[in-house]
Amino acid sequence: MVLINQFSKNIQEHHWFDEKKTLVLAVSTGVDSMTMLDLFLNAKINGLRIIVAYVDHQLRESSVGETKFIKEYCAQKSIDLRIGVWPIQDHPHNGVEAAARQFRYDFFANIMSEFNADYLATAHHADDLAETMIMKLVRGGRLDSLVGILPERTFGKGKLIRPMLSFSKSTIRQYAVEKRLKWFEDETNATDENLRNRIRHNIMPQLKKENALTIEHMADYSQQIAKLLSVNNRYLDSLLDQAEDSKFHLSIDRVLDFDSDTRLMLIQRWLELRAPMISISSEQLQQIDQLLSNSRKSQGEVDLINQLRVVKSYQKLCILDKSQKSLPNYQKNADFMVPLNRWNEMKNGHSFGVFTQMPANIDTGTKIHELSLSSTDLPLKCRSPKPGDRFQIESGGHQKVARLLINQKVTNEERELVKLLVSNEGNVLAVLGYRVAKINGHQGTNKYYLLEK
Ligand SMILES: Nc1ncnc2c1ncn2[C@@H]1O[C@H](COP(=O)(O)OP(=O)(O)OP(=O)(O)O)[C@@H](O)[C@H]1O
Repeated sequence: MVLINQFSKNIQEHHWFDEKKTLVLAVSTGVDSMTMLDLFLNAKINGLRIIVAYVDHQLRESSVGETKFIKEYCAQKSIDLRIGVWPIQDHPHNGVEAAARQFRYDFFANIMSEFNADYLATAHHADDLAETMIMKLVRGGRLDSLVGILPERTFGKGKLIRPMLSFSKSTIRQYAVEKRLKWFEDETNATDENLRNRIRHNIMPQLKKENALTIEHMADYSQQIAKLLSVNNRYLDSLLDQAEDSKFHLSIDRVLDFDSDTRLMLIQRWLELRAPMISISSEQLQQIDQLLSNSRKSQGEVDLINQLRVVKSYQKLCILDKSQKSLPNYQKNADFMVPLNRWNEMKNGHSFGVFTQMPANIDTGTKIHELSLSSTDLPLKCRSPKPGDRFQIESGGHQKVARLLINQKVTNEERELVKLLVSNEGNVLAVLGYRVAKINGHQGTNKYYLLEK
């Protein structure tokens, strides 16, 4: 089937890209992403707005020509373009590749919030997938890592989609040649400095010689593993419903009803869901299982990382942090700069966002507050309350945040999770989820919307 038809079919089958949404396309000027861009321009998906995001990493001299090219290309086709430059002075001495990647994805996230975009698409393809699977096999790890690259996953408030994942590099290149597309080769791909390139240059050609369909077969394995894991996770979640007393407490009696393989998987899933910030080794899992099945030991613990521990206390197994507090406190949100036009999910189950315009499709039950802010109020911050924090009230006076929380009978545990929305100058604009300050609009202010749900 012609590539463009296959591309449109993939999109339909996956139900990707709802009508009239906005898509940020990550275009590096290489053959894969220039082909992806051309396919999107030709597939004409109903009212989908496309923004091209290109990052000039300033790592190669050729990036000057690439930047000029993408600017001219997008101008000629009237496509919105955003260019992110990674200044040389910010490049680290070691780990440049990982830092470049971090910069790239932070930049994509910023562009998504600037345009209120729902999707990000990258041009990863079937050869990338096969190489990644071999890298995982070589390095070892958990079964889920063998999936390699997923066709879609959540990214910030939206989705990261890889619409080219089922196409081989050779099909993509053939399309680009036939359509006389222009692209730039990344000369660092030619070296054998990293594992991926060594796999690409030395191993993949051998495997393809053994069977020309190797890439397709590996993509098929990846899909099978992903489906199996998804079914298995749903099953484990239903067992967890039975075994958990509360979010961070497992009932040992109930866990011991399961056979040892199921038990290990259940503990692994429990930790994955309740302590997603850490990774657990097989040895740690075994230790936890031994601890809980040892009927002669009613108390004990296994150290994880970051001073987290799994603690057995009679009939309960729980995850504790260094201060002996249970994990909900450990998991409270860190302070962060509030990006505009984006929802922020909080650990206490609330979400909030500050928007320059009222967003379309607001969920019922969303609370809407107007804020008058001047440029000196920005950027806004979200931080935990400090002693003495106060906010302005209707009468023109002030109330202490601590007093508000006492008046509203907020428990100590809930208090750990309370966050404030604060202006750049330090004024408390809202005690999120509880109260919005009454700020008298001062000169040069604009209207913003604080939405909470
Ligand atoms: N400089 C760039 N500007 C914009 N998009 C880029 C850039 N580099 C890579 N991308 C996007 O990421 C995709 C994958 O690129 P590449 O294989 O080089 O990245 P990777 O680092 O191996 O993958 P990942 O980004 O998942 O780690 C490209 O097809 C493109 O969509």
